Amino acid sequence: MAVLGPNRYGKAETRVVRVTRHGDAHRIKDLTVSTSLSGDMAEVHLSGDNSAVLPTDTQKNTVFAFAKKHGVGAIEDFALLLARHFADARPAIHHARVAVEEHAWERNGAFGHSFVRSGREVRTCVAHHDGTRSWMVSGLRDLVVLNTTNSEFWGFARDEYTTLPETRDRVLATAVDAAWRHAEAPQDWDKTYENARGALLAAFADTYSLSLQQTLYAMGTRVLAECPGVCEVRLSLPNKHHFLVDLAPFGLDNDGEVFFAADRPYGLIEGTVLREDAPAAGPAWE
Ligand SMILES: O=c1[nH]c(=O)c2[nH]c(=O)[nH]c2[nH]1
Repeated sequence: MAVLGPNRYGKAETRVVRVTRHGDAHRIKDLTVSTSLSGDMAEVHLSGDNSAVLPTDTQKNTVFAFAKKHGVGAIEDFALLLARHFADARPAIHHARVAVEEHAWERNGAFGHSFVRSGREVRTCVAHHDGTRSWMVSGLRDLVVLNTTNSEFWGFARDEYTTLPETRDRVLATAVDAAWRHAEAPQDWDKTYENARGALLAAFADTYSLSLQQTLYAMGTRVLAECPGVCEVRLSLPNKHHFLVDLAPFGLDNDGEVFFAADRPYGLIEGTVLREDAPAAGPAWE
């Protein structure tokens, strides 16, 4: 006999751009919003009774309508507004998860109406609401950073398959994928975001690294130090290898000047740094 296990449904990756016009000075917020609802959804799976199902099309429409009615400030505020709306509005829906990604644009010159897509990272958040409580995880992905020195890697375990030479000076590069869990909502989501981002960048730059793992721990620790309401930081750091090219066949030396930036495979270093007294996580990591 089969039974229905955990399930959820929603509209993935609604792309919404909200323009705010103050005379000739316009502002844009460019988001990708994914909603996921769960609750008393047995009947739709078991008998095809759709009466509890708020269509995913409606969820998409709600994203657009809320962007118009409420505007878009910090993505966390927008995500929470939607999560509360979905979880509070309908008895069959017990839990709403809303994930938002923000794609950054910058002004194109002095024009108030012209923008250029920024090379900055994607800002992210995931909000959950269960009708009573809310959880929030904020984060970013594709924050690409590189140090041209102050990175070593040696003293590692060796076996019959190990060929990697030890290095006392290498390029260290990664595309930071980070998520931080808030024990309590900060006054200002944007300020906390900038603090966390600044902490990640500063720790990457000023840590003398003996491994990317050590750098990961330093980055997570720095976010906790700079952001009092954050209790846990998860980091996923691809090691974007830069291999020194052997130029000897061409009669040239290579004193850390020319590198092959390898695409794949790449090392993937992942870890969590949390406060000793971090409260247990809700479902917000999911
Ligand atoms: O910082 C590193 N950590 C590793 O675990 C590892 N493994 C490897 O081949 N190079 C590196 N670099």
